[in-house]
Amino acid sequence: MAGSADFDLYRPSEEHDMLRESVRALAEAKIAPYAAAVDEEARFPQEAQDALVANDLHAVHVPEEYGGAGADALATVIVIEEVARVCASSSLIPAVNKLGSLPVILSGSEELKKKYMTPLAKGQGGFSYCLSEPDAGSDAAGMKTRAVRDGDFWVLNGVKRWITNAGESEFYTVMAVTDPTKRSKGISAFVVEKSDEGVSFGAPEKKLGIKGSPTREVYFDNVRIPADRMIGAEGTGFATAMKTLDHTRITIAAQALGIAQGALDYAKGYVQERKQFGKPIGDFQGVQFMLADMAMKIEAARQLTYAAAAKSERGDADLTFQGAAAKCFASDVAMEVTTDAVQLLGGYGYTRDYPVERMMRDAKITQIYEGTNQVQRIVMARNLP
Ligand SMILES: CC(C)(COP(=O)(O)OP(=O)(O)OC[C@H]1O[C@@H](n2cnc3c(N)ncnc32)[C@H](O)[C@@H]1OP(=O)(O)O)[C@@H](O)C(=O)NCCC(=O)NCCSC(=O)C1=CCCCC1
Repeated sequence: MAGSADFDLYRPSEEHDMLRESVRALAEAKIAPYAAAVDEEARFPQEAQDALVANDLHAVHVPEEYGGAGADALATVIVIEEVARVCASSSLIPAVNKLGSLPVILSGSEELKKKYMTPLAKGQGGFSYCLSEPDAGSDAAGMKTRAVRDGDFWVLNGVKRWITNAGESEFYTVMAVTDPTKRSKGISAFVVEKSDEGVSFGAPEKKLGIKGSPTREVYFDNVRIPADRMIGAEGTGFATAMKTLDHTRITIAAQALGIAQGALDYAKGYVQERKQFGKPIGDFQGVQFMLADMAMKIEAARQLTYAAAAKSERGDADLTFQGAAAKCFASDVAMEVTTDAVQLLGGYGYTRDYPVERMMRDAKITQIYEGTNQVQRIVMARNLP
């Protein structure tokens, strides 16, 4: 008997498949050739930035009314996944442009949207997200950065830490305390520009992975900004920050998925080439079982991530759970799969002559940022379906 289930709920459309094909071709041609050097030299992937901007893929989520590509959440996931498959650092360009600008899209005034989404869509300035601080990571509401009203202005003072693309981005969504008596309800969100007087940056962090993605502190020293740069109403900044993460944790799941797929693809090729005991190691059942497990885990992570993207697009009530679940699950899969890829390559996998050790180092951060996987479990437990 036929039921009424919508079996196409999170199956990519023909357009999504075509998008994947074109992003994969671009990533292979213009981003992959620089991935090892970007990692080795810990330098910003300018080639990727240029290629993504030239092909309108640097901030695909920006709505068409502001000159953007107007990509849905699944299309955005596919772009990030395919870029991450060859270079995780480069995939942070479209991912962080979404994270930084989504607070404006979700809660900002029409004027703010026009003012900031238009240059973002044109590739004239990236967007970073400033929530974490030296003493406020998992406990985001424990932040100390202060914004004090002064006539038609707000004056910001404080330090934000772990800010991706800091120094590269022109625009920064900054969460700051406007009423210290209220904890999360006393936090407001603002747009700060790199060129605002009093904004400066720390030295790049020396990291285990995603070495091509600059992570720096951002300092606010009496930064005076017009009052209309506040995103939404006073005191709503924390809720906006959390709502944003509900959507963007899915982009980290996409990044994890891409890293894992890249590692599996490389290992699949390697086991056909590498011969031991007189035959390709891929002929051994032990190796085949490892590859089967890797592919199975990736497919499970992909289904969870695409389902979450569909929920993000529709704004479903259970998005908070699903976004956290996708990010948590896909990042654990990325760590397992990349570790297994290194194992399959043996001693060669442990060297920088092969890409899988970079993928393993890059995978680790996906279990940590946009909330550790322990924080994801707090979020899931508070929002059980
Ligand atoms: C989950 C969490 C640990 C929760 O905290 P508490 O217990 O203090 O807050 P709690 O009592 O849960 O809530 C306060 C108010 O807030 C509302 N609200 C919460 N979630 C939501 C939500 N999802 N939607 C709407 N409102 C929400 C809540 O209702 C409450 O208001 P109420 O008092 O009820 O009126 C939160 O702090 C968190 O998540 N940390 C990880 C931060 C973290 O993930 N950074 C990542 C930084 S960015 C980053 O890592 C990267 C940057 C760039 C590259 C990629 C990575």
